[in-house]
Amino acid sequence: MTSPDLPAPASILHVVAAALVDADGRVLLQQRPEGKPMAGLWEFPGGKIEQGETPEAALIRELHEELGIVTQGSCLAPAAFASETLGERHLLLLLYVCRKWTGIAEPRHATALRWVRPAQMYALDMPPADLPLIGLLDALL
Ligand SMILES: Nc1nc2c([nH]c(=O)n2[C@@H]2O[C@H](COP(=O)(O)OP(=O)(O)OP(=O)(O)O)[C@@H](O)[C@H]2O)c(=O)[nH]1
Repeated sequence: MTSPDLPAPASILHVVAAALVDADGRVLLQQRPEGKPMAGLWEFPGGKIEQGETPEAALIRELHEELGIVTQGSCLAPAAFASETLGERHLLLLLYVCRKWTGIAEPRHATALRWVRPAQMYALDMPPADLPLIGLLDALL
């Protein structure tokens, strides 16, 4: 049976991302570089889960590749998710809160980094999938 509320399933893009929280309660955002879809928007560091990876292993890998920081599974607290159409596909984004890592984050892939409070995110251009996450983070942190 079909329903207007249940469209044909799209292929799911599984993405993990982190709200890295500093001692002042600020969260790290990175700016997507030129040449990529949604260039210039501010997003949580992270990326696609690769074949055979757990979400936590994918996030640990992405944080190291993108920012040069090292964390571990026990420092990743599942916090929220986003579910959003993304072109022909459907994005499922798992957001973790992380308060403990080693190293100083540097923008290895991003154009820039910014530490912001959740309430400040409303004024930034972020991907549509991230917008419901702002209020959730604001309530959580
Ligand atoms: N990391 C991250 N990705 C997000 C967020 N919000 C959001 O819609 N996305 C989308 O989730 C996907 C993340 O995968 P990605 O970072 O590996 O993709 P990419 O296009 O940057 O790089 P790539 O395809 O060259 O690996 C992208 O389509 C990105 O636009 C977010 O807050 N953080």
